[in-house]
Amino acid sequence: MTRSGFIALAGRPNVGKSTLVNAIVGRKVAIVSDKPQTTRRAIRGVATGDDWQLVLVDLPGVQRPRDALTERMQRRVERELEDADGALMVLNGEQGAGPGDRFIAAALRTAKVPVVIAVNKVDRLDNPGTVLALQQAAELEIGDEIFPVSARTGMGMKPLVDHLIALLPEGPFFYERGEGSDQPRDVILAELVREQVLRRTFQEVPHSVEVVIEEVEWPRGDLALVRALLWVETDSQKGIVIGSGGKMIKAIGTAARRELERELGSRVHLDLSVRVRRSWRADEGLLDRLGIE
Ligand SMILES: Nc1nc2c(ncn2[C@@H]2O[C@H](COP(=O)(O)OP(=O)(O)OP(=O)(O)O)[C@@H](O)[C@H]2O)c(=O)[nH]1
Repeated sequence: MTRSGFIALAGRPNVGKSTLVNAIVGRKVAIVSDKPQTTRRAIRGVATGDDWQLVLVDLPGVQRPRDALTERMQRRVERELEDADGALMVLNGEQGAGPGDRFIAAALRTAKVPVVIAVNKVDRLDNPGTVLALQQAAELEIGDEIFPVSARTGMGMKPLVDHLIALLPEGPFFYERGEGSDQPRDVILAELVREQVLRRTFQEVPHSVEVVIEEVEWPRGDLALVRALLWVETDSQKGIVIGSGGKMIKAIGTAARRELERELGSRVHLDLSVRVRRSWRADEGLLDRLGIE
């Protein structure tokens, strides 16, 4: 059984989030979406092991505190965290925990998912300095675990990554791994498809859909065959996404194909299938329907 899931990354600018993601992913991955408003989560990187896949996403809204923590901001953080399996707050160990960090910690305090703190840049600290930084991190009073790390040297990274993997639920990989797969490209293609689903569905459906690009083949230079999987969480969501007589999935497919053609600069044949990924959320829905508390 594989584990896969999302870890939301929080931390002030310059604490070393990008360096840390690169250390986890093992190579430079920077996925930049030019359509932030349609991208629910800005993906920083995808790390895949033998039987696990960790998707690191940005937790927006709290990176640059300007004024007080508004209720709106707080709600946004909570909503984002609903989609994650854990949160990772990164601190700059050299600087300890300042007002900006306390602001972020306050936003994370009500998180229903596990919060982990990484105290970064400990390569710059001696032992007493590291102890002090860890103490300051503990005083933020969030987080079930605190890890001293150096994203630059790799020090302390293994225990952190092992801990994050343990937070992930069992489930299929979201992103393809392996030879020939061009992860950044596939992630962008998946986002383009997902965007078309978001445009056409309502209520809980948009939040429950994940898109995975399974395969991109080029039978001819001017034609790409793209196989995409839409994961939903319940059979009823599957019904909605397919629509009566397949109307909805057809509309999604046609619009997505146009977007993919623009992105790849060629004609595209898009093969879309819908599958149900049963998650704890779906199970809760089932329990609700059965009237079990
Ligand atoms: N000494 C040391 N420097 C580090 C470490 N991790 C990151 N840095 C440096 O800290 C600076 C900021 O790192 P980034 O990874 O760009 O920080 P970030 O948090 O992603 O910044 P934003 O993307 O602006 O939020 C860079 O100069 C890194 O080289 C570390 O473990 N040790």
